[in-house]
Amino acid sequence: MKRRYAIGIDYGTESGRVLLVDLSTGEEVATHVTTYSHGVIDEKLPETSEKLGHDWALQHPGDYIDVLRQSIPEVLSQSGVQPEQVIGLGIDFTACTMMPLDSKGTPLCLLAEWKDNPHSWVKLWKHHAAQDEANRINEAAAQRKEKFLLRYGGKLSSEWMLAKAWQILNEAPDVYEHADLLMEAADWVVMQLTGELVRNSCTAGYKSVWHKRDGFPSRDFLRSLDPGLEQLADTKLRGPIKKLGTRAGGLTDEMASLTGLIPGTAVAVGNIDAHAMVPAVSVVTPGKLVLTMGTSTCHLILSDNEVHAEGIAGVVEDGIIPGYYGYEAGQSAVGDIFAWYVNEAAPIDVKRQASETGMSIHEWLEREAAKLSPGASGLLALDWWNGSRSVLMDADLSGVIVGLTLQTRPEEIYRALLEATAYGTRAIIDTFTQGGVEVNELYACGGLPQRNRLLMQIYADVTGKEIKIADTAQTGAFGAAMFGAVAAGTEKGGFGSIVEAAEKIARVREETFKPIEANVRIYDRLYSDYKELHDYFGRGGSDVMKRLKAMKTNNSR
Ligand SMILES: Nc1ncnc2c1ncn2[C@@H]1O[C@H](COP(=O)(O)OP(=O)(O)O)[C@@H](O)[C@H]1O
Ligand SMILES: O=C(CO)[C@@H](O)[C@@H](O)COP(=O)(O)O
Repeated sequence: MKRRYAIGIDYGTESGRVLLVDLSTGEEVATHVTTYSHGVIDEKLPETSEKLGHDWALQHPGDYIDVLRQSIPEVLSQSGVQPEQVIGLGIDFTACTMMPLDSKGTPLCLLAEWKDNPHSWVKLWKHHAAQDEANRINEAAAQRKEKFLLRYGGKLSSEWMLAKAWQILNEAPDVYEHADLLMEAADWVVMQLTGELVRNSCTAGYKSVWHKRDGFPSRDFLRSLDPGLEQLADTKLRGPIKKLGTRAGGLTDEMASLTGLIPGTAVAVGNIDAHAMVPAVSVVTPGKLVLTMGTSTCHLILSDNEVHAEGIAGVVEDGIIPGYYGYEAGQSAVGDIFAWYVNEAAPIDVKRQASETGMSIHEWLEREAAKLSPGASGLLALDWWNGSRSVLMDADLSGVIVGLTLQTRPEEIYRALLEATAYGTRAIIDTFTQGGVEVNELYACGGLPQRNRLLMQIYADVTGKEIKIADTAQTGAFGAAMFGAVAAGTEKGGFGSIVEAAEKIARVREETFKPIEANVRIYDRLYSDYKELHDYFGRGGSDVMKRLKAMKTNNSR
């Protein structure tokens, strides 16, 4: 029998990565990356001089289609695989990355009459300008003792659907009114591929507060926020919600000719990028915490039980692997913090030395920082450059570095930033453990583990746990391909379930990162200092971060 393949597409923050996977061996046969030509739109709208406010982050939906147009034909031609051998396609996406659509399913930002209104564009997951709405949602939900709040650690995020939808209603009621649907980008791309309006249980559960039995927050609650939101769930969020691995539909003729695949090829319902990575590192049972480390980090774990605790961003039944409660927590900036340092703060001398040695700035800083021992720099940082997603769920918090002196070196700051993100992860592990979700093993995947060995050693030392690393640099796309093969089903040469797919083709590297005892002891002390700063700035010891932010926002008006 001819070999069978599946395609997975990982829609990240800056680019879409397409991967062709051999379903009999798990071999990654070909991959291609399409960088979004509009990137992250955070200063002004394309083709206009319309300036965006603080904390805005938008995208262009056309960039998502470019990924299909460019990268799918590219992996087919690189590999020589025949289109009919590709039995399934799955996608994963950043989330909540959402957009308003008109009644024909066209994003409003692509229409001449709406394109100058920032609210007609795709709001990217890291659009944080709906914090006011999130605060009001949380206050109202707490006051009304809404049951759903418990499943989200007591707070909904400004990154999620409800806060973003309400921001549109508040600031651009005409856009809200005209929007027939508000859709996750993951579901919109699946709709483009198949012509079907199908939502997936993962984004619905984690980002739109949907529950398998209770549905969305009640009309009564939504009306209590704003009468304009009352019908939100029944109208703009309508559509069947299907569990992961379900076939959303077959590829349309139009999409088949755009991509070079066969019409009718099975397309799985969408998924969140981080969540797709869990089975891709072979995790399909409880107790194994998966760190998906890239621009941001998500922390995902399965459990047989539903528990509620502060700092857990969400627990969704069947949200990651059917049959389990899937838990998520996260840090809204990780790679982004290192990128900030490299792009905005590293001195010119570092850039010169890196280029003289033929290394990237990250690689040079990593090499120099690796020469330092833990604690030697006298620096300690908080990891809130893009707010705190867990444990505090507050986008108004910001970054801190304590201990700077005239002697401080760039590599010391870089290392302090790597360490800060590791402390943030340890705080999340504590939250899970104290909340009753057992964490026995760590797995790491995403773009960072294979790029920065020092980072991974620091994570092992700070957490005191051995870390297994994904055997693929394209973990999201690999997981998405696995779900694509499940959607195709066994009769087509795919898999009967995601658990079967994981058993047959997912794997981790043999090499792991093990904690070094002497470092663990030093980091234990530093972590307790991190916790002191964390609680001081994050739990009301000082509101200086919020005052500074308010001053900055008022000044820019
Ligand atoms: N050698 C490195 N060390 C640390 N961070 C890096 C390194 N190379 C790239 N990064 C950061 O990794 C992030 C990109 O991660 P990646 O997983 O590829 O993308 P995404 O999160 O969009 O899926 C960027 O924030 C970038 O600054
Ligand atoms: O919020 C989630 C998942 O819940 C992610 O989509 C978001 O952190 C973006 O992930 P990346 O850092 O771009 O991989």
